[in-house]
Amino acid sequence: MPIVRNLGRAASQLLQSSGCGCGVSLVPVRAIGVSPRQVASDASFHSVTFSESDHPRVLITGGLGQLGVGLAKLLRKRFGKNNVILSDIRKPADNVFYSGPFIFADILDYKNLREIVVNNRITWLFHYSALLSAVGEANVPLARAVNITGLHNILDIAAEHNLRLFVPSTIGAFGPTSPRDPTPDLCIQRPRTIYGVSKVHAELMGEYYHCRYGLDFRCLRYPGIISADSQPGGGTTDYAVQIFHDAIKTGKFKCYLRPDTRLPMMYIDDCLKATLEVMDAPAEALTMRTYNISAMSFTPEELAQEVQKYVPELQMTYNVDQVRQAIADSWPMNFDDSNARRDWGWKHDYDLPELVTTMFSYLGSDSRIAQAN
Ligand SMILES: NC(=O)C1=CN([C@@H]2O[C@H](COP(=O)(O)OP(=O)(O)OC[C@H]3O[C@@H](n4cnc5c(N)ncnc54)[C@H](O)[C@@H]3O)[C@@H](O)[C@H]2O)C=CC1
Ligand SMILES: CC(=O)[C@H](N)C(=O)O
Repeated sequence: MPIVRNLGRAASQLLQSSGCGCGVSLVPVRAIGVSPRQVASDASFHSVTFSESDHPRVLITGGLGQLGVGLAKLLRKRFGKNNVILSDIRKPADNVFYSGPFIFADILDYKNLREIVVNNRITWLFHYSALLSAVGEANVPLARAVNITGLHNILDIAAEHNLRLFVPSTIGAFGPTSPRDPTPDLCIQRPRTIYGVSKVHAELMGEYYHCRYGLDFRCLRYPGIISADSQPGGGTTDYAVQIFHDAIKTGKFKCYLRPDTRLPMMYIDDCLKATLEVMDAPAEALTMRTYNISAMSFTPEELAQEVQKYVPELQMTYNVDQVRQAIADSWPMNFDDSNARRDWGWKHDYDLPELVTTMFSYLGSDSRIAQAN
């Protein structure tokens, strides 16, 4: 009994010893080839080289997907080309390769990741590698490895090297038992996809490492992201990108979701702006470490009506894919992002009409595009 009581006292001291209700004391370090061990958080090998007056040295993982190249462009404008390293396991296109530093980085290779962080004196890490909702369901073992094991590698390296770490979460981190209209930051999260499960895991692990080891973990739950110059990587919201390309090329679009399926969406510039803003925010402003962000919410039918202002002859048909429909039916319809707006001043720039105008102006004028507006 005394042992149990002492353990209980030690645990409660630990849980009460910092502002977030947890004790910041130890950093997990994996010695290469040895099982994980723990050392004091002020151990001398910590590479805390980033002072507030310096630019951060940035690594982006999974950078060749829909969002990474745009993020690199934004960060390079701000911090300088050579301070932002893009990485992935795929071969970059010429324009990406010649636009700034690119390296191979497999997030499942812990030793290689650690070398990259050390050799390049990385201070900020944006962890974009993931398998998205639809491709995740098609290959659960790979999604589990990339989204969960990969995240563990990133968390340990970030904690060990005192990095500021951004990990995106998603509307997919909610499920059928979550309130869907609107969905607040804190509510039931029981997603039914491996993607969603892995993202809830990422949110909780990041917050745990923040409380337990002092890791500067920051996380935004992105809505479906819409971009003109990059293709989505196999999600449920991809239709809202493809419709623009098909409308311009063929004047026809076959949608795999029902016309009334409402989902939160966002233009890529807003998404990247929010990402940089939350990374820039002073730690004292953040009352949470995982925030919803929102801009608009629409159905395929509503998007088609807006697109038809530019391509009036667009023929929209529906061929429902049961897997993606079931996923969409379990996701939020509207996102409550009032905490992000209050804590760090989040404000979106693009609503639905603005988004559609911008997409068409990027994708170029075509003989099909009427001057209807
Ligand atoms: N695009 C969207 O609508 C949304 C994206 N997000 C999140 O934002 C992040 C970026 O998303 P996207 O760019 O759209 O994803 P994406 O699927 O387009 O790109 C993911 C990248 O990860 C890379 N990758 C896969 N396995 C890897 C490995 N073992 N090591 C290193 N890289 C690996 C892929 O090669 C790919 O380039 C993801 O974490 C995603 O969950 C969240 C919500 C919405
Ligand atoms: C919303 C997301 O996370 C992604 N676009 C997907 O549909 O899987």
